[in-house]
Amino acid sequence: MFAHRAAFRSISRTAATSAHAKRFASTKSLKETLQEVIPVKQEQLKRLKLEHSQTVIGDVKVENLIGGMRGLKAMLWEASVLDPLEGIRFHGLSIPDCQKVLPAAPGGKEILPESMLWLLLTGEVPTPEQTRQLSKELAEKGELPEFVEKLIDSLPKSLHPMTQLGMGVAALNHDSSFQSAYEKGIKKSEYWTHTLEDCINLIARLPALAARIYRNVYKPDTELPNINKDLDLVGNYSNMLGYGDNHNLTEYLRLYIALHGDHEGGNASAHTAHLVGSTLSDPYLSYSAALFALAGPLHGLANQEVLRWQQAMLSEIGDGNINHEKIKEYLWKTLKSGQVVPGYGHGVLRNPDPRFIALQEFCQSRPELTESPIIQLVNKTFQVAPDVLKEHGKTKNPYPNVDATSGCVLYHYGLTEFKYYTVIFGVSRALGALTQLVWARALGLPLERPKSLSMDALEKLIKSS
Ligand SMILES: CC(=O)SCCNC(=O)CCNC(=O)[C@H](O)C(C)(C)COP(=O)(O)OP(=O)(O)OC[C@H]1O[C@@H](n2cnc3c(N)ncnc32)[C@H](O)[C@@H]1OP(=O)(O)O
Ligand SMILES: O=C([O-])CC(=O)C(=O)O
Repeated sequence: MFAHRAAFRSISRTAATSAHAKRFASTKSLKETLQEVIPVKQEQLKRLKLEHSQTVIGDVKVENLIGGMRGLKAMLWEASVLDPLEGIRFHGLSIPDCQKVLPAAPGGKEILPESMLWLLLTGEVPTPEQTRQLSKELAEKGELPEFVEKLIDSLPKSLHPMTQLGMGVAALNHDSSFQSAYEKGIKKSEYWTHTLEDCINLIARLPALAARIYRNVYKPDTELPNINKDLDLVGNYSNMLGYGDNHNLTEYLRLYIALHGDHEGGNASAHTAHLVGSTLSDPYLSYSAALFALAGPLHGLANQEVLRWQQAMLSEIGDGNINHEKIKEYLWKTLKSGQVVPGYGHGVLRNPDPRFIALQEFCQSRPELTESPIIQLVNKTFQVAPDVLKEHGKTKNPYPNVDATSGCVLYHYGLTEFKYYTVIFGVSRALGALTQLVWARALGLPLERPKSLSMDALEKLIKSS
């Protein structure tokens, strides 16, 4: 089942010893580390502009213009690059590399999202002490303003949790440091420090916001615990959700949130944050917009859709009758009705998603998960879906993406409210999307404004070329 795993591991071993490997950072704070790294990157950008502004790096074809800009190399994105076969690398480090070098929680094994945030922002692997300091800072800044609590409490329970999250994040811009500094007329060179402050405050507040939404919608009249200043970001999130006593689920959430943090710049949520941020909209508004892109079923909402699809399959086939043949029939039924198979296919990847593999490995390492019917259903579907999708012949990538499995572990551990799952993704994607906002301000990246053409204008251009 994990035929691809060995290949990923061997690629990543090479990378870990290559020029990409990151040194352990010193005792500096996150901001001090950035103060060191930023001038180096600024020089790199200056050099690129000076020496290569006119260097051609690809053609623009009509298919790119019509096909959602697929394949166009048209954005700068510092923290990660996605290879179609090998998957994501964060500053050159693959997922298995990150699992080896990024600090975990005391008593845990999984990557702490704080350490991933540090890597994304600085390109350096933090020490456990630096990670702990960042956890502490986030916990100290994690409380929500009262008016945001009231806003969330006033929303109807029937309003989708992602809508609530986007609204809450937008409202947090009340306290935007960037916005108030901009109004005062700060210099461009100072933009990034205020952006960083907003980004850290937003990441710190996301668990309390997301947990409040969960409690209001699914566990009304239960008490939301206070933030524990000695706990990491996800330790607190899990506690506030009401699952703090489930160590396995908390560890899974750490891995989930670390791995979903960034997927280069072109994905719809990251790109939205970048586009909106390029207008100098503050990080809260930029990330709120990103969340509404994440809330689409072709993107982040697919992890909710996978559960919905699996439940529908189980209720049609019957729990006791699940086998490969029945799953195949259900896959064909889905495809013939013109729907997509959620959790399969990808805009860039052409192999099973290494995030899917990493989450599956988490399952393989725990007996309760290997025996879980819902996890077994993911595995059985993985055994037949690629061949069905190949035979169907439309999708360029017949393999699973991360959404094919991410929600099932949550489901197994009792977090069964799958309309909530994309909110967890939304807590995570902030790591990468907000990192790039800091870099965009530090590098002075401009307003994003590509050229569009009407079909008539396109035909005219084709004739004239
Ligand atoms: C975290 C993430 O965002 S990962 C993605 C999560 N989304 C999903 O899992 C939803 C299911 N998958 C999909 O819809 C697609 O694979 C996407 C949106 C992820 C990628 O879309 P594209 O880059 O356009 O995929 P691709 O070029 O392979 O599409 C070609 C055709 O195959 C179809 N196709 C792609 N994936 C699937 C699928 N899983 N099931 C059925 N058909 C599919 C497309 O709808 C398209 O059909 P069309 O020609 O009739 O328009
Ligand atoms: O890269 C993409 O287009 C979608 C995806 O997997 C992500 O954003 O995590």
